[in-house]
Amino acid sequence: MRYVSTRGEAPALGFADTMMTGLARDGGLYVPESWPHFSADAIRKMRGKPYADLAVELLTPFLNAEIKARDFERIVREAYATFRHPAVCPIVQTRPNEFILELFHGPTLAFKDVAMQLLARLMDHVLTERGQRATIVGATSGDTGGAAIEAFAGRERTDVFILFPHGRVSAVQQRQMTTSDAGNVHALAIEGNFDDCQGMLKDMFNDHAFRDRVMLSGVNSINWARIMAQIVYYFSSALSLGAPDRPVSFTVPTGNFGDIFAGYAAKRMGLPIERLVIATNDNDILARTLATGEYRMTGVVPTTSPSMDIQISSNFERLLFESAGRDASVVRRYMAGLKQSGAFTIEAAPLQRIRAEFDAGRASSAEAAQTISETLKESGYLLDPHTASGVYVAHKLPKSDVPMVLLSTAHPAKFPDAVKAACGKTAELPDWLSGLMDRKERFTVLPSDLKMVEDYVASRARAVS
Ligand SMILES: Cc1ncc(COP(=O)(O)O)c(C=O)c1O
Ligand SMILES: N[C@@H](CCOP(=O)(O)O)C(=O)O
Repeated sequence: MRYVSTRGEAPALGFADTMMTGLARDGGLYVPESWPHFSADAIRKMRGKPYADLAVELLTPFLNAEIKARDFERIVREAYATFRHPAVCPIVQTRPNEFILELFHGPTLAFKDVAMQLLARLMDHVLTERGQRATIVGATSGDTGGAAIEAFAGRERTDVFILFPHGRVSAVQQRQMTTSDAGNVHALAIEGNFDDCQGMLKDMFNDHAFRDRVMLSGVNSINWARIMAQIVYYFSSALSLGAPDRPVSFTVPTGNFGDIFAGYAAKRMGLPIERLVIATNDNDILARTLATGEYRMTGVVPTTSPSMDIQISSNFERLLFESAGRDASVVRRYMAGLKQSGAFTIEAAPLQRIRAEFDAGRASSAEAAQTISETLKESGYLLDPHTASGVYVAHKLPKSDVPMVLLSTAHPAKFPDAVKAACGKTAELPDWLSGLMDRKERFTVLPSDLKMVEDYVASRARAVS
């Protein structure tokens, strides 16, 4: 299994290089050159397997035989032992035919832990084998940063620099990034929004001199290994609802399109997924794109689901590549349009292919709040605002007999103010995070200026050559 760039102008790589590289050198994103496929019979035999065993079975074909089986099994087991629920990602029924997939039982209470706990251990393993160090720079709208810091804190072979939008993340999210006392962790509050942070990150990858000098690596979902790890919970939840003998649909609160692209990958691998539903907040570029065929940037508006306050949805590029029949020249044309005029139009045939698998909808902050309150009254279940956006969008779809799995991407305690304002209830942080709000913060405020951020990183990274 090798990996090819969506822009077609970077070398194909094996698994370890793809993971360590992050963004392809032509600015594209790596995807597997073909999708591994599991027959219905093979999927049926996965029923009842523990989450870690399922992960080993589903992910091994992606490793290109570069990680020894016993090492991979150990790494997977260690990664999922950090989760506080024995099922790792359990499902809970809240209505007839409707199930919440709880992805927040990891150390930082968001779905990012599922991939980040695995990625940090895999990267550490590869760097140790190679005798190398790496500099990890990540951009976050709130959750990726905390998950990355938790997963990489104290690791000898990596320094981690997390760029977050100053004043635009929740207080809990900020403290998860700013209260680590590990020497290899650097939290940078950028005067801008998430798109500015992600834009600078991509510019750092495209600055090849800087990239090579600091041995730059990425942990955002532009890194294929992040998406790969997220495939597993689509299988685990669908299996427990009767797959492969019963199709399942998924609704996914979406920003950077990484999580839902993992669902698309699961479908390509043989999982019978009926519909993949993109749920956005007021930053509804993806919902508009599916409706009109035009991907057009507008300004980012702050909402009560800050982790989805995104306009440049990086992983949508992976879907564009797939929907264009893997023609990289089409992706290059779209991306050039985006850079020049902030927009591009998807041709009729690829748009039809996208619409054949995906639906999309939008929930305003008020609609998400109303959903939190109604769900609490109806079923006693407390949603976070991101998950609530998904639930609102799912409830607007035409009725269907196919079970709907709603991805719950964060614990409500990460967004206590929004949750309390919606329903009057305070969501408590779990015991292991109870002192979080009293810990001392440590972070640096920087302008949204590529040179200043690069200089900051280069002056502190230990991998600098
Ligand atoms: C809580 C939460 N929900 C949803 C999303 C959107 O996920 P994705 O960017 O993979 O679409 C994010 C951030 O990515 C998040 O942190
Ligand atoms: N919502 C994310 C944004 C970055 O997404 P990623 O999945 O590409 O890392 C966040 O919480 O940081």
